[in-house]
Amino acid sequence: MENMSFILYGGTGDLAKRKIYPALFNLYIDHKMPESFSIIAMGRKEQSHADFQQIVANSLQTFSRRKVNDPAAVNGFLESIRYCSLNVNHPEDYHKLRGMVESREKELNISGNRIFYLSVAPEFFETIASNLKDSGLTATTGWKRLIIEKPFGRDLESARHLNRELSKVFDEEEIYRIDHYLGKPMVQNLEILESSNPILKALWSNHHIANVQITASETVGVEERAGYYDNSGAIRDMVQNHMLQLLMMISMRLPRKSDATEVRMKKRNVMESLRPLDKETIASNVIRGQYTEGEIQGKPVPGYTVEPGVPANSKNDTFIALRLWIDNYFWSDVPFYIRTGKRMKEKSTRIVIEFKEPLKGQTTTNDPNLLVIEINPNEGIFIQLNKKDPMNNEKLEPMRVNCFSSGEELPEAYENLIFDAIRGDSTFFAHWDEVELSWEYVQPILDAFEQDSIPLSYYPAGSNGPEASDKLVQADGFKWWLDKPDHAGQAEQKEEAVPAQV
Ligand SMILES: NC(=O)C1=CN([C@@H]2O[C@H](COP(=O)(O)OP(=O)(O)OC[C@H]3O[C@@H](n4cnc5c(N)ncnc54)[C@H](OP(=O)(O)O)[C@@H]3O)[C@@H](O)[C@H]2O)C=CC1
Ligand SMILES: O=C1O[C@H](COP(=O)(O)O)[C@@H](O)[C@H](O)[C@H]1O
Repeated sequence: MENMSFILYGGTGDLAKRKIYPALFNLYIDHKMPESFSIIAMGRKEQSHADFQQIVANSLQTFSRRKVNDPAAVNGFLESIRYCSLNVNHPEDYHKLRGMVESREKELNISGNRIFYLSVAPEFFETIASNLKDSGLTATTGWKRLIIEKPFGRDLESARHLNRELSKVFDEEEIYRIDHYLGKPMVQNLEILESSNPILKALWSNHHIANVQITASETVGVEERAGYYDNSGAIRDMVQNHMLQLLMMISMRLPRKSDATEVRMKKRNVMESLRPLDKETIASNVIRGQYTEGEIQGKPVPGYTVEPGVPANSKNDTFIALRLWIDNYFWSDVPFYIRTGKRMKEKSTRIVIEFKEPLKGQTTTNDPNLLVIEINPNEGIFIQLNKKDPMNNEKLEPMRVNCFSSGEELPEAYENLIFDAIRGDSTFFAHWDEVELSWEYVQPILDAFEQDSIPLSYYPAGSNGPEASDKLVQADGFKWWLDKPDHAGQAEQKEEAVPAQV
């Protein structure tokens, strides 16, 4: 792996402390960092390198996946970090930064390879990119890469504008747009699951699949993020990016080669085949929900509009259910359902693939075969089959074959993604084509919400979302799988240890 400088805007922020430093540290102790590397972190206030290294040490203690019990490893990692006070709006600060970057590169024999990581509010993205160019920081002798956090725009137009601005400084192949769902180990496994298992590969099309359900439910509410969330809603926060990425990953045709070019082309094909929504079809395919007061794990919680910072008359969506159609040869007539929401019954990200009855019109089983891919917080798969009920041979009963991993030793999404960016592998980052097509798809929904032209359905906190979401699926003769509290008898459900924001 080539040596490099890792230059972090927003180095004093929440994401850096909770995710980025722990990820870099875990890569370091797993020997997945380059031989020689320099980390330069930025924030506005003046502070010494030593004081800042102590802040990073604390963040590792709290958030590292691996135990932080080897002082030599911790010190070795901290020694690579320098702090630079910088205001992103002050061009002269970039010259100071450049001096520090170059002096560390000289000291550590780094040949000008630079990753610029923008972990700051999105309104700074353009300013930083243009200042990077003007200060000469991007005119380096090595390679340069830009890692950029979500959100990438707030609608189609702003996303296009942002992309145009970034393209003045970085080529598309230098831009690594983070979607942390693409870093989750089970999501990175989806392609292999199909390609390396003939029993699944043979069934992977509309001949055998009745419907596909993608759920990302959370028990947390809006937390302290009302300012952001009330202007975004679940549609921008989850659907435009994470949910559509999961849809692409599960439905793309197998690439000939598993590399960034091929995978991204297959994903783009999915988005190009998505049946667009318009004013007429939105009402029958999109459910917009908002939580009211209820109970989460036995504790009463307030409704959305009385959460701190949320306007009492907010009509913001904290839940979305969506029926989508992929109009291509393989998936025509298979409904894909997406569902995501806050303050739901369980924390769970999963994909359920429901198979068709073996003989059309002849019901031979009580329950259909299911392939369930658990992404978070449990990671694994189970297959639901049917067998005879030993107490009553006339009857069939479902049986589940499980395979779950312990999770503890699996790398975090941010570890996978940062490792890939350092290696220059952009397979699991969102290409501009995907981002643009995703915005194109959701734009009519954003417009409908703006015009308040579709109803807002309420659901009590701690439920599985509004009734309208059940009806959406029932209208096609299906139901949401695994909504009952007893479904997970097979796999112990872990509670959310830390309120997850990422
Ligand atoms: N936190 C999370 O879980 C997630 C965050 N993100 C995205 O990551 C990015 C960062 O989020 P998060 O860490 O939560 O934000 P925080 O508000 O915690 O941190 C913001 C960072 O930006 C810096 N900053 C603010 N203004 C300036 C300025 N004028 N000049 C230089 N630095 C400045 C702050 O430094 P200082 O105040 O020290 O100057 C701080 O380091 C955002 O784009 C967010 O959307 C995405 C997914 C999840
Ligand atoms: O990006 C986001 O994702 C989290 C959910 O992530 P997960 O990894 O815990 O499933 C969500 O809470 C947050 O609102 C959103 O910004």
